[in-house]
Amino acid sequence: MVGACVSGFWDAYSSGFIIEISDDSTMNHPAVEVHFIGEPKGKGLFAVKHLKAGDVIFEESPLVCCQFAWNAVYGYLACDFCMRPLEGAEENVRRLTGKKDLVLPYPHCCPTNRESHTQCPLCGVQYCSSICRDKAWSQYHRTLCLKSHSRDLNHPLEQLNEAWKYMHFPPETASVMILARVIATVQQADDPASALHLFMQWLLPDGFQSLVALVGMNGQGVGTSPFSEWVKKVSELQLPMDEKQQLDSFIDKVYEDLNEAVGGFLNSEGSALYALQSACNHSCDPNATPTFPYSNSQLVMCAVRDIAPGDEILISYLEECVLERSRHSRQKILRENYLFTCHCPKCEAQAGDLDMTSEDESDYEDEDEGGQ
Ligand SMILES: C[S@@+](CC[C@H](N)C(=O)[O-])C[C@H]1O[C@@H](n2cnc3c(N)ncnc32)[C@H](O)[C@@H]1O
Repeated sequence: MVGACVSGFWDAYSSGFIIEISDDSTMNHPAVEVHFIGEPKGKGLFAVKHLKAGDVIFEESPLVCCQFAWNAVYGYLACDFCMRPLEGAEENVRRLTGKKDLVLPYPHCCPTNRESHTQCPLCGVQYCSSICRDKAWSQYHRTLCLKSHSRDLNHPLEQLNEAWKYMHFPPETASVMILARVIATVQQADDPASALHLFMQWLLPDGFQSLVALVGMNGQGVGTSPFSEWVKKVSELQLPMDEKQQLDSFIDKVYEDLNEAVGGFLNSEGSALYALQSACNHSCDPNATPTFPYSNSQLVMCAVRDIAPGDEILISYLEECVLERSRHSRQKILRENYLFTCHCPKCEAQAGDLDMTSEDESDYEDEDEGGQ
């Protein structure tokens, strides 16, 4: 593994928001640099060293992240700071499938550690640990805390959240509360000018509209699931063949039940803003992919094929199955959901293709796309 480790965190003891980019132990130089490319792409992220398929290119925690409002309403419990699931794996599948007596074997593989869970004493918002609670408080929650355990529907933040919820039925692709967190982060900074500077890279000069654009165009989707994490852990157990087969069929059956009950809605979902990831442009033939191996909002960018120094790090903003569709379909989806015309190498190479959309693709395009 090679790569740079990036973390943005609020330092309560010094002058404000710190972004750290540090080398990991196996390298002397960071793996990436931000360069200005020119119009229409703007800036992009470029490799400064050889990376092999599977390598970690960089790892970073978000500047801010936030669970989607509807996702929280439907009972997907997540840490209010890092989005780590707060439900146990068994509790999670029981709630989603409606099967109250479903029992998950190997309970020691459940990732949820209830003993570390805590809440804001003033408003009851839940965190996976006192570390997350304290980080949230010193970064933005001192400003945003509703300071009451009972809901005041007239509070401006409640009203903003409600208005947003009814403008964006699930599945959501952005959260308005992330903007409130950006503003509160700047307001709580010991040095508000530097904090504002940190977010200014995304802000265009026309007020709220540009704030919404900030989240829509730069927000990275984050999904966490205690059941998926349990599956990952039990799959690593060294088991006798027959026990392994039994476990695999059990897991398949639970996924079938989940699919029947909630379709694709397995995860606690939200969006997050990252310093480096947000500099990654889209490609319909990406060479990197963002992953969330810790089941929280910590992002690990991995190479999906070998990358040479000077190559741009390109991720896909589209679901994998869409990447095989025609240039016309991909461009239409990107224009409608991300408001830009794609100039990735694959689209440029297919520029001469006819603007044809098959019947299947038209059907697909009718569905709500997106989800960077
Ligand atoms: C997450 S930002 C990526 C960084 C951006 N290039 C910048 O300068 O800040 C997404 C924006 O980059 C641009 N972009 C990303 N991929 C592109 C592509 N394949 N073709 C053209 N523009 C692209 C679009 O303006 C898009 O809204």
